[in-house]
Amino acid sequence: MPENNVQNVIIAGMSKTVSNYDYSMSELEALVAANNMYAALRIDQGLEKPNPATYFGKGKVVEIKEMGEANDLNIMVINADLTPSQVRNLETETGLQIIDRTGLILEIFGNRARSKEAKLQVKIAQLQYQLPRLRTSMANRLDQQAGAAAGGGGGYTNRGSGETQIELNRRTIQDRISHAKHELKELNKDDEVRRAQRDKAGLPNVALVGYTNAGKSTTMNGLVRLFGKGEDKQVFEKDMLFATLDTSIRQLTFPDNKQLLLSDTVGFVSNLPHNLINAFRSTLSEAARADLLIQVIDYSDPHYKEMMATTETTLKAIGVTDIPMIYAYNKADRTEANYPNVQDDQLIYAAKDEASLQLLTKIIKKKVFKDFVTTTLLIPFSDGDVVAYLNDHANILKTDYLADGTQLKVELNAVDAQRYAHYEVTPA
Ligand SMILES: Nc1nc2c(ncn2[C@@H]2O[C@H](COP(=O)(O)OP(=O)(O)OP(=O)(O)O)[C@@H](O)[C@H]2O)c(=O)[nH]1
Ligand SMILES: [Mg+2]
Repeated sequence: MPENNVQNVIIAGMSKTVSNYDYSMSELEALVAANNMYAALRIDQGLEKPNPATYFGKGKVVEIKEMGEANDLNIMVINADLTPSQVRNLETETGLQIIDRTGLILEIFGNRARSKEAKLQVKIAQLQYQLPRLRTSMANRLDQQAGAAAGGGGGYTNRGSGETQIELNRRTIQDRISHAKHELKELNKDDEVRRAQRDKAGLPNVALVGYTNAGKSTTMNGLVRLFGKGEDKQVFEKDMLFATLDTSIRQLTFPDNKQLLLSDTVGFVSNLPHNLINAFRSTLSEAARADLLIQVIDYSDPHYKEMMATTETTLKAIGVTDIPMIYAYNKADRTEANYPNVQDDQLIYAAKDEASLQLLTKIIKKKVFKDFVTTTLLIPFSDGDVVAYLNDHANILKTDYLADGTQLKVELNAVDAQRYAHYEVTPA
């Protein structure tokens, strides 16, 4: 779909089935916009329980059909996940194309995916979603996407086709899933190698996490500009949901030679589909391995608290628990709050403000370099390479040239402290 070709759609929800319904509808509206659609009409129903056959109640279904016709709208996006038969029945009875919440998110991810890995991950999730839905128009929409992502092929017709055709399609989809999974596994092998190399370096891992569009990538880019030291590759940042669908890792080197690895990854939204979480497991695993998480929060959004709750829930779902966290309240330039401003583990800042980034750096360093020790080493002149190494990799606080060698007062990480313990002396 071309960028500017915005499609008007109906959005609809069942108000009593979700807590905080209005917020969740505003989130749906943002998701709809992220999919190049505009929520031209909103329909709510207050039933206690969805109708098992058509999701909405009988009368409402008639009303929806009439509203769709009167307003010349062809698509309805629903703020819930429907069963495949509910989608089929609703499509038949309203004449509208139905997109449920998971289907919508899968479409957005499908449009955003750029890297080979992201494309494969999305494709797997889309195909898995399609399997039980072969006779719905949603299956067709996603099939076209998956086909396009795979470089053509795949466009078969589902509607009105007989049972044998469905069986055939089902097998084709299963084959495509296995194929994509195999390809992904091959790609992940390279990741494993890179990961092992990074682990060997023993640098602390810091991961930016949080709700989509909070400013994670902007924060990453700001820190890389300040401390990237040759790692000037900027990641993609943009005012849209799910701008980032990959994990990027950059090395930061501070003036005192301390180093860490910073990762930026895909953002979260409420009820991120399970298929998608599974498919993106390797992308998200960087956060699970982190020594420190920085939760970036859009403090200028009135719903920031709900977004934080969403982040916590999603982190749990991907198995991230018990990792220390800094709460980074971003976009303070759009609020009345004083910034940069820090209290314990909470920072109010703006990702484009250098003083903010410096303060964020200070908190991060305090957390991840806390087991650094300050020690004094006397290194014989014959071991000049050690002095050279420490000059490049450690924070030298004082250098004295003594008769029997170079004496360094130096800050060391745990690994180096152990490695050079035999040079340790008590300073005179
Ligand atoms: N005013 C203001 N805008 C900001 C700030 N930080 C980020 N933004 C804007 O917010 C939008 C989203 O920023 P990103 O860095 O792409 O957000 P993200 O968290 O990486 O989002 P996803 O990758 O989509 O999950 C961009 O338009 C940024 O320019 C800030 O401190 N102040
Ligand atoms: Mg991003």
